[in-house]
Amino acid sequence: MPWLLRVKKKFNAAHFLTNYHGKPEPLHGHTWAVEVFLKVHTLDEGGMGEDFVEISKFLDEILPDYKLLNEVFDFSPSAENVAKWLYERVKERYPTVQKVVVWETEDCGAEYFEV
Ligand SMILES: Nc1nc2c(c(=O)[nH]1)N=C([C@H](O)[C@H](O)COP(=O)(O)OP(=O)(O)OP(=O)(O)O)CN2
Ligand SMILES: [Zn+2]
Repeated sequence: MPWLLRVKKKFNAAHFLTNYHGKPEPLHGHTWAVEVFLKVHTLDEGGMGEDFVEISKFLDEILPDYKLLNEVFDFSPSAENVAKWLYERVKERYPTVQKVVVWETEDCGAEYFEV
C-alpha cells in the first residue's frame, strides 16, 4: 500500500495576469503557498519514503522567491499555470509526484495533477 507524502512551502513574488478580463492586471504581490504530494510504495530503514528535508531543499532551489513572475515565465503567471509549471519541475526529480497545489491567497488556489 502506498503513502502520500506532503511538503508545503511559501514564497514571495509579484505578478500580474497578462489578460485579466481583456486587459493586464495591475502588478501586485502575494505570499504564495505551494504543496507537493509524492506517492511512495516503500520505506527505507529509517521509515522514510522520501526525506522531507530534501524535498523542502529542492523546492527552495526552484521556487521563484522575491521575483517578478512575469519576468521568470513566458506564460501568464496564474495560480493554474504556476501549479502546472511546478508539477513538471517536481516530476523531473520525483517521478511519483501526484499533485501540486499553489495558493495565491489564503482562500484561492489551483491544483495540478495528471489523469
Ligand atoms: N482562476 C484564477 N483566478 C484569478 C487568479 C488566478 O491566478 N487564477 N488571479 C487573480 C489575481 O492575480 C489576484 O491575485 C486575485 O487576488 P486578489 O487581488 O487578492 O483578490 P481580491 O481582489 O479578491 O482580494 P483583495 O485583497 O480584496 O484585493 C484573480 N483571479
Ligand atoms: Zn495575484
